[in-house]
Amino acid sequence: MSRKFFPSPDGRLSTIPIGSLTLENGAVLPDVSLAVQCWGEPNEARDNVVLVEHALTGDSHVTGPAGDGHPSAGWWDGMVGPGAPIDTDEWCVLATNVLGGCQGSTGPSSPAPDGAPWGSRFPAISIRDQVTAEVALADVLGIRRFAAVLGGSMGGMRTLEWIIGFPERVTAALVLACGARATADQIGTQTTQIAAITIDPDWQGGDYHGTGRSPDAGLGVARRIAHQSYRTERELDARFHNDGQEGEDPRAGGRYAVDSYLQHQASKLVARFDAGTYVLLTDAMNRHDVGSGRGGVEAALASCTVPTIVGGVDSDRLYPLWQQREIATHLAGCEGLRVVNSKDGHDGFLTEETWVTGLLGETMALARTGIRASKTGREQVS
Ligand SMILES: CC(=O)SCCNC(=O)CCNC(=O)[C@H](O)C(C)(C)COP(=O)(O)OP(=O)(O)OC[C@H]1O[C@@H](n2cnc3c(N)ncnc32)[C@H](O)[C@@H]1OP(=O)(O)O
Ligand SMILES: N[C@@H](CCO)C(=O)O
Repeated sequence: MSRKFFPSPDGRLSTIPIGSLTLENGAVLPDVSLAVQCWGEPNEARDNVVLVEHALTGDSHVTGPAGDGHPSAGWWDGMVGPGAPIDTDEWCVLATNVLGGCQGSTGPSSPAPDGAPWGSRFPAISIRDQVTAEVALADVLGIRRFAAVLGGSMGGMRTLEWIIGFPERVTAALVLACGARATADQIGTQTTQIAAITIDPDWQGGDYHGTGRSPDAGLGVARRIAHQSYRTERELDARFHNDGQEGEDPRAGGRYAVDSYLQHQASKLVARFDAGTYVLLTDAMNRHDVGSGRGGVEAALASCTVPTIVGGVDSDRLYPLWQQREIATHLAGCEGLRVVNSKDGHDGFLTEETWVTGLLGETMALARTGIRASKTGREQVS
């Protein structure tokens, strides 16, 4: 096998050109690049590569501290590395910043071929388009088949599109905290978040990049709505009751503690994330439907035999457990539904470390078995 270029194994950020992409809606996106990070070495056959898919506001920084170009610490910090649940002594972990993202991949804030930011000219994309971009990346890197594809929330949606659209290229998978298609409730909250951004006068039709004004207020409100849906009623009330923020009295114009908490989450996102990307990716999640063009959700899931673990959080009010049950019931390759009892709601796929560690272990065992079986099969044929 020719030794194609591969990103450095130490987690350093690289940007990889993947050429032009034809999107589901027929639009052609020229000169696309994806930002990637990699931990561990690919083997000669490049069949030990694990693709880790981030959620809406995540990026390629799966593990490691903040700094050195990374606005936050890794979103699954400690899950990847030597001796970690995805052990880089055995596996080579690759993570992208999604197509349309704002942490190094081509997206609304990056320059179009004319040198000006894409802004409103960036075409609408789907979760399937995000995967098309990752398939092109795999081709560039000489990866015929991933040992595993793993992800939660929007990352789980991408994982589902990988195993249904490209089953021959994935040995095992882990799908967490997502559904097979967007529900009315998800589209309702997500379109409201989009409206909060696009109604901000600083949005300027999406062409605010480089103007010195950006829709920070709108993005902050969108994040507040979203963050509340990521947590649970029980947890928020246990933490904040109807208390005032320390030193403030809500009856005298001060803030409630929960208001202050949501403001804090909003400010943190505004400091690290592009509003145009938020709108684009949120719209992509609204379009998510693995059954589209495949005879419906059940038929699409039934067509997929990739060995897969499905995980859900019992208190997830955004991607409720019935959606993971639906996936587990109909996905032909499902090896089991794993449910965690958590106070954290949707964010449980980030916070429930023991549960996630167990699921990663199960998935990597499936990958190991699949790789061994395919090698034995090849030996028997030759
Ligand atoms: C999936 C991805 O890839 S996304 C990338 C990483 N994820 C994110 O950034 C998502 C946004 N954050 C989250 O969803 C959550 O914070 C998680 C999941 C990362 C962590 O959850 P938890 O550990 O439960 O943190 P929690 O939600 O309680 O937030 C703690 C923060 O709120 C702050 N806070 C708590 N109470 C208050 C209050 N009354 N007023 C103001 N701030 C408050 C804390 O000081 C802390 O601030 P810090 O994060 O700047 O240190
Ligand atoms: N906290 C996650 C939740 C979305 O799944 C994020 O910000 O991406």
